[in-house]
Amino acid sequence: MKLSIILAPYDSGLYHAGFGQGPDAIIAGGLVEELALRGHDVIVEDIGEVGDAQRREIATGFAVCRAVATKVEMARDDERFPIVLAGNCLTAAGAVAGDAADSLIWIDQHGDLNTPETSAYGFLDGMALATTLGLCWRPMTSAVPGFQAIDPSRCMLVDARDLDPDERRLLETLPIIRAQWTDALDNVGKLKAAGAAQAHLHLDLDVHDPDVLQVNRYALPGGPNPEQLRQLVCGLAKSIPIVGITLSAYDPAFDAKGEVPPVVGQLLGDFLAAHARI
Ligand SMILES: NC(=[NH2+])NCCC[C@H](N)C(=O)O
Repeated sequence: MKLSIILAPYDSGLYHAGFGQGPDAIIAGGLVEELALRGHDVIVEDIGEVGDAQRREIATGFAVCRAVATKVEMARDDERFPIVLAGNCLTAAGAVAGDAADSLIWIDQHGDLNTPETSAYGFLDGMALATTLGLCWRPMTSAVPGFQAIDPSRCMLVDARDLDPDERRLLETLPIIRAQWTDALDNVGKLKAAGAAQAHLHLDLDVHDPDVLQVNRYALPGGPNPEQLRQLVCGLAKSIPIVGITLSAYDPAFDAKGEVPPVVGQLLGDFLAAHARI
């Protein structure tokens, strides 16, 4: 398969800091070699330094979304499957815009459903899903090429076990499909019933059980181990057409033994093999 790996190595407006070191660490860990060995034709591109000179988080976060949307659309024009390796989860809003997904599978330890009104610290990644669903930051997303908010009834939120009180309240008012990693596959039918035809898969790597694989500073116990997550994403790939994927939130500072990159290589390799079969 022709693949385009798009690197968006940012952490809250900072290039190559914190989570922003994850994409390079995954590449250094051999992702391209792994996928090439499996017969894929892979190109890798870094979106480079975008945003304003003062590196303000909000301006830069949405500049990253715009750059990623453009690169993903170019990949699609070139018939390459887009894989976005992001630092920030907000970047998914750009990837969704670029791959023209009509639905979203969001696998994450968190809900990312805060808005500027409810967020405790103004942390943009904690608003990433709310942004992608069009619940906030609309003046910013309207400038992202191709952005169309995903209807909440076409969104499945998987394994969000760390929710803030306002996120829980919001979830009660929205038709978002809630699932655990154990029953996510059983819920794909609900997405399709809501009209989902081509889904974007967002994978915040901190969904992993931190007792087995710690990927960043967030470490609420629970969640799948790498093998369980691998089986889930392969199952999803066979259940619904997936038009693009984002992986985010890997901070190599929490992975002294370098365990995450090979897990990602295996996961993506097997996901693509399953994807090719539908
Ligand atoms: N994508 C993430 N890292 N999300 C963490 C969010 C933490 C917290 N709920 C917040 O909104 O600030």
